[in-house]
Formats: sequence, C-alpha cells, structure tokens
Amino acid sequence: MRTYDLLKLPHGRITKICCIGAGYVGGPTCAVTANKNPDVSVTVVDLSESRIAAWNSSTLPIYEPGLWEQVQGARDGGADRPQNLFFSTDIDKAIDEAELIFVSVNTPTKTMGAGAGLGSDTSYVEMAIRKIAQVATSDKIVVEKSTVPVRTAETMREILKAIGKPGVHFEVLSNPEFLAEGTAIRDLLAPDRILIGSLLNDHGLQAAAALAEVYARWVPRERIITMNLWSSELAKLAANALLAQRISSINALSAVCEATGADIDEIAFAVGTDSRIGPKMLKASVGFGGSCFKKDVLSLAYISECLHLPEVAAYWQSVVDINEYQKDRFTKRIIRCLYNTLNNKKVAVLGFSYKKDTGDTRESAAISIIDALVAEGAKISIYDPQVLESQIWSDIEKFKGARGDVKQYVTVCKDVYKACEGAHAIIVLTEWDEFSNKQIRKRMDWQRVAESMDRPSFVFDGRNIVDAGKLEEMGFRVECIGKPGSGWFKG
Ligand SMILES: NC(=O)C1=CN([C@@H]2O[C@H](COP(=O)(O)OP(=O)(O)OC[C@H]3O[C@@H](n4cnc5c(N)ncnc54)[C@H](O)[C@@H]3O)[C@@H](O)[C@H]2O)C=CC1
Ligand SMILES: O=C(O)[C@H]1O[C@H](OP(=O)(O)OP(=O)(O)OC[C@H]2O[C@@H](n3ccc(=O)[nH]c3=O)[C@H](O)[C@@H]2O)[C@H](O)[C@@H](O)[C@@H]1O
Repeated sequence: MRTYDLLKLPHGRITKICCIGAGYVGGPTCAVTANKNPDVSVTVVDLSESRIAAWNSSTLPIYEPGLWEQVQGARDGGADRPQNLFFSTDIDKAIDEAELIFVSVNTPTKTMGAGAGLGSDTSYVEMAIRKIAQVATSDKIVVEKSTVPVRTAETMREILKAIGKPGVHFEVLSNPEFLAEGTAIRDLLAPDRILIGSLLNDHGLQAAAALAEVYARWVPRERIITMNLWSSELAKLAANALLAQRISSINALSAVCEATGADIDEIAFAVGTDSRIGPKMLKASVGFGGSCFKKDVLSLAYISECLHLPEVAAYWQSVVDINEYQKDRFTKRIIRCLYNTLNNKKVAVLGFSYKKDTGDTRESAAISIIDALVAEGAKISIYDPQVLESQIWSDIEKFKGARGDVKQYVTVCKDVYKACEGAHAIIVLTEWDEFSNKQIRKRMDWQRVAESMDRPSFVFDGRNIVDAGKLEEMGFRVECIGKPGSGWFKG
C-alpha cells in the first residue's frame, strides 16, 4: 500500500474540491468556500438533474439571504476573480479530479427495517462512498459533512478499503456543519467554530491539516478545532440535541405559564441573563421544525438504545415528545377558543416554512397543525412569503385528516389580505418579520385585516411576534404561547 502523504498533493495543498450533494448544506458551504479560496476549484455534484440545473440558473433551488451573491461571484466569475464554482451531474469526473471530497448528502430518519422512525438512514452516504471507491484513481481525503451516527467513519473506511483501487489511499475526516437555515451565509462567513475530526495518526493529522488550510483562508485559526473522529461525529449530534432540548425546556415552561398567568418571554429573559444559561434558543414557540432537530435527537436516542442505555434513550426521546405535545396543545387551544367547532370556519395560516428566512418546510409545525385543523372541518387559507405553492401542495397531500379532495378545504394565497379576508381566526406559525406589528417597516396592515375578518376575530400567535395589546385595541382576541390570553383576568 502506497502511503498517503500530503506532500504528494499537487502544489502540496488542496487545489480541487468535489462536494457530493447540492442541497441546503452542499450549495451554500461550497459557494462560500469557493469565494474564499479563489485558487481552488470547487465542483458540487448531485444525482438530481433539476437541482443542478437550478444551481446553474438565476433561480437557485433554495432561498437563503445572501446566497445569490456568493454563488454568482464564484460561479460566473468576473473581471477581478476567476470562475471556480461549478455545479454538475458528472459525479465520476468530479470525484476523480478532486483531492478532497465532501460528502454532503441527506441522512433522513429511517422509514423501514430496524430502527424505522428513529435511526438515521445512511444509505445515501454509503452510496456516495461506494461511488468514490469505485471511481478514484488517486489518493483522496473524504470528508463526512453529513450528520451521521457516531462511528460512521469506520464504515466508510472499511468500504473504501474494500472497494478502492489498489494503491489508492483514502483518509476519512469528520467535519460536521453547524449552519442554521435562514442565516446560513452569515454562519458560514463567521462560524463559531469549525470542527475537524481525524484519526490521530500521521495520515489523519496531515489530512486534517490540509482541510484546516482551506478554512483558514477566512476563519481565525483559534476557531478551527481538531479532535478525534468519533468525538467530532458525536459532537454534532450533541449540539443539535442540546439546542433542541433548550427549546423543549422553554416550551414545557410555557405550558406552566399559560396555567398560572406567568409570561414565558419574561421567564426567558430572566433566566437568559444568567451568563451560565445565556439568552439564545430560548424563544418559546409552537414547536421546533426543520429537517434536523427531530431526526438528530431521535438518532441519538436510537444510538443510546442500541448501546443498551435505555434511560439515556428515554431522556432524549422526551425532547421530541415535548415538541409533539407543544404542537398538540396549541391546536387544542385553537379549537377550544373557537367554541369547540371549526366546521366550515375560515382559518388563515400565516407562515408555512419551519422558520423565517427560508422556504424549507421539512418538519414544519405548520404541516401537522393544519392537518389537525382540516380534520376538524376548518377551511384553511395559507400565506407564506417564500414557500413555493407546489411545495405546500406536496406537503398537504400527505395529510391524514383530509376527507376527499384536500383542495375543498385548503387554499394557498399569494396575498396576505386575501388569506385573512372573512376569516374567524389567524394563526401565525412562522415568525416572518412582515407578520409582526412591532416592526415599523415591511409589516402587514393589521387594521386593514381587522376590518375584513369575521367576528369575534382571533389571533393565535405561535411565535410570540405580535404586540397583543395593540391588536386587542383593534378588537382582536389574542392568544400567545406561554402568556395569559385575552380571556384571562388581568387583575
Ligand atoms: N439543512 C441544514 O440546515 C443542515 C443539514 N445538515 C446535514 O447535512 C446533510 C445534508 O442536508 P441537506 O443539505 O439539508 O440535504 P438535502 O436533501 O437538501 O440535500 C442532499 C442532496 O444530496 C443528493 N444526493 C443524495 N445521495 C446522493 C448521491 N449518492 N450522489 C449524489 N447526490 C446525492 C440529493 O439529491 C440532495 O440534492 C444531512 O446529513 C443533514 O443532517 C447539517 C447542518 C445543517
Ligand atoms: O443540523 C442542522 O440542520 C442545523 O439545525 C439547526 O438549524 P435550523 O434547524 O436550520 O434552525 P434553528 O434556528 O436551529 O431552528 C430550528 C427550529 O427551532 C425553532 N426555534 C429556534 C430557536 C428558538 O429559540 N425557538 C424555536 O422554537 C425554529 O423556529 C425552528 O423551527 C441548528 O441551529 C444548526 O446549528 C444545525 O446546523
């Protein structure tokens, strides 16, 4: 076996990067990497022809503030910079040409077999690894960017060794991604940390150093952390589990607030000023969504179960259980306030994405809440400033509560006023700035909405972004998360 040695890299450093998976992570991370490393060629590949075509067009496949500028600069080049970002479906060529390959494919929750509904489905990762092993004719650094169960790198190493061509050496690194959607570009440009896990032998450390060089072009050295492979893999799951646990904790407290007259925003402020707790990720909500929190917490619970740690598994499972409880509690409150019948009542849903500044709807609380309201016979009109109408219909088709054609019960509106016209209730499910009546600019005209609705007009704020007092002055009855509602004695 030829030994892997960084000095054998052309120019002694990374000059060509390939990224397998042109999704929410692969696209933005590579756009920033290419911008910050103009002398490195970065090719993002995907099985999906339509996704690659979109990345090569002026309508990118995902909405993310600041993404267009990053993509355009490196993809199209200009007078002062080369073209060094490419999107392609020629996976084999990109793999073979690169010295470093990011694996950034999806790792959803398993839907069948052992661990269905809990464990991570690593089949896309394995498919990508097998492809690398089959195609590579020169040494490669293979970087796990996807979030994976701890010790996945061991499986990757085994497959690469078994299938790879004789004399070709692969070094596997873990380099989990911590960006959040909606702030992806900001997070990538100024990350809290870059985490690189490697084997702690010479080859592993050399490969980690090569990857660190790529990031060091824009990330201060002290923020580039290196550690052993397994710690790095587990640290990613741990970070998401702890963040999700904070949200479930504050949401559990919000139930206590609603029963007592305490205010969850005041509680979050009071505890968040303790420097040991800190203020972030303490915003009570209708429940966390997104493609990762639920998936990664369940994955950690399943790993714990497989390691014969049932108490640990139950602990993490409870984070997801509270999240489901929060969505259910909010839905029941809506039904109760609307006099226990929603039959044929128009309900306007403002916001369909799982958080603001993204068009992503994966695991959005809106999906299960609307499903439950449809089951009660409500007529739902949905408005979201970014989610594509086709995406909303594709999510709604999976409804359990629908009777017959779902289009009898649901309409998708391009105009917020049309969505609210004649409604008995408005439900705010995403914290888009325009829904807040606290903002001066770009906000919707709540007075206009008040005049167009049926009475009594309810607002259920699942994000605590409205000023309830002001809306009550306009005649609304307002129910927020973790706060006394309009019906409360305010003494
Ligand atoms: N979405 C997010 O904000 C974050 C996601 N992550 C993790 O990053 C990974 C990727 O997530 P997303 O980018 O959101 O997923 P995504 O679903 O948006 O993108 C994954 C892409 O990989 C492609 N793909 C799958 N198998 C392939 C193969 N064998 N060859 C070529 N292309 C293939 C798919 O067609 C898809 O376009 C996941 O493990 C996720 O947990 C980590 C941090 C943030
Ligand atoms: O692994 C991942 O995919 C990513 O998951 C999250 O990022 P993301 O899901 O994009 O967005 P968050 O801002 O964390 O929000 C997740 C959900 O929690 C909700 N949330 C967030 C914060 C809060 O205080 N309260 C709250 O309800 C959001 O509305 C959203 O539905 C993590 O924040 C990222 O660090 C991580 O990289």
